[in-house]
Order: sequence, then structure tokens, then C-alpha cells
Amino acid sequence: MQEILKVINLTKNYLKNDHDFKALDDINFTLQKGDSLAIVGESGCGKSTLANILIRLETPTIGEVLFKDKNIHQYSKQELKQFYRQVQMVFQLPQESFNPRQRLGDSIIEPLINIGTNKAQAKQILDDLLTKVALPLEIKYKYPHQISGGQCQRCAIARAISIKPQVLICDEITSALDTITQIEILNLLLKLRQELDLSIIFISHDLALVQKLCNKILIMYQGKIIERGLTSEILKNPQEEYTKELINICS
Ligand SMILES: Nc1ncnc2c1ncn2[C@@H]1O[C@H](COP(=O)(O)OP(=O)(O)OP(=O)(O)O)[C@@H](O)[C@H]1O
Repeated sequence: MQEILKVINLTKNYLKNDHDFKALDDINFTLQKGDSLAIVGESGCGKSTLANILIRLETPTIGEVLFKDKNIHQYSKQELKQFYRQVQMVFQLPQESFNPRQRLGDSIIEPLINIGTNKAQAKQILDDLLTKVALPLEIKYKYPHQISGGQCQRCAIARAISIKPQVLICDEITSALDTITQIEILNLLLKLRQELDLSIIFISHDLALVQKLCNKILIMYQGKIIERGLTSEILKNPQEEYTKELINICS
């Protein structure tokens, strides 16, 4: 299996109340092509810090993230451009990741324009994208505050997949949505994973959703990975007390 992302000895310290605080402590894992990898753990265990480092929104204190064997934090400008063509992220609160004064259609095609697609072509692709994420085409004329959270998350997914990335990092993308919408978004991801041959990192605290989408799972606790493996096996036969508690809470 082809390795896409490799995380090596990743540690992130923050200054908290004048003390060094380890938000991530020696994290190691690999994302292989075709994987849907869940990162699960309670609030504050370091999931978003990890996601932000994977997409270069933050730098690690120690350690490396290799994308196709090269450290992403040492990329040249050109390599960085290529990286963002291949790795995209969707965030928890989609309304906040769109410009409130820009029509959604224009926001969704922004990554396409940034990579040099001409506007007429991008507008054609936009209709395909909206259809792919099961949104009515009129949505392209609306602003983020004029649509529901679920619709906005679909727009965020459309924007992320517009440039056909290989990897999609989803940081708690369903946690602000109601249960039915959560399941709809999950089904959308399942469909897109297949259609676009996506590898997915799915950060969540919801084991029921994780179980449906992800073949592999990492359990995080206080900045460390404490358990890992195939989702079906870990959920059937957890070894760590903390994992057992998580499963109990979610069942
Ligand atoms: N910029 C920062 N400065 C100081 N501490 C931070 C910073 N960002 C995160 N932290 C701390 O690092 C720890 C991990 O935070 P992080 O947001 O990664 O956790 P999380 O698992 O994503 O939580 P949640 O599910 O609530 O988003 C927390 O204790 C948080 O307070």
C-alpha cells in the first residue's frame, strides 16, 4: 500500500499559564492510500492541533510530517502550492470558513481559480460540484448566512474537492449538525471517497460515525496515541481502559 502522509515523532508545546504544555506528545502514524483514518479522543486531547499541523496551519515543536516522503514544513512556495492541490481540509464550522460577503458559488470555485482555471470553465465545474454534493444549483447565488449548517458544510466539501485532492482532512465536520444531517454528510463522504479515490482523515468524538466511515482508528488521550488499529477490531476488543470508557459513553 502506498504511504501518503507519514507523521514522525510529532510533539507540540504551547505556553500555558507561563508553563510549557505538551498538546501533542510523540505522535507517530501513517496514512496509506485509500485509508479512512479516524482520530478520536475527548475535547482537549490535541486532535485539532494535530490536524492544523498536518495542513501547515501550525508548526510542530519537534518532529516531521512527510507528504510523499518530503517534510511539508520545509516546502518551497511551489511545493506548497502542489501540496494544497493534493491535501484539503474541511472545518467544524463551515459558516466561519466562508467569506460572509461573497456568494457561495464564488467561494467554492476559489481554489480552482487559484490554480489557474479560467472563470468560465470554473463556473461549469461549479454546477458539477454542487450536483456531486447534492445541493440545488441556486445555492451558488446565496451567501453563507442564507443557508443551513448542513448545506454550508456541503458547500465546504464541494470547495475542498473542487481541485480533486488526494487527501481530505475533516476536523469535527459533523459535530455542529443535527443527527440526521450528520448521517447525510457521512453518506456523502462515503460516496465521494469511492468516486474520487480519496484518502480521509476524520477527526471526531463520535464512534458511531467513525465506525461507518473509517477502516482504521487512532485513539488519543492527553496528547498521545494510546491505541490504534482496525476500527472493527479496536471497537470489538479495546485494550485500554480509556477506549473502553469511550465506547461505553457512545453506546
Ligand atoms: N494556541 C494555543 N495556545 C495554548 N494552548 C493551546 C493552543 N491551542 C490549543 N491549546 C491547548 O492544547 C490542547 C489541545 O487542544 P486541541 O484544540 O488540539 O484539542 P482538541 O482535541 O481538538 O479539542 P476539541 O475537540 O475541544 O476541539 C488543549 O489543552 C488546548 O487548550
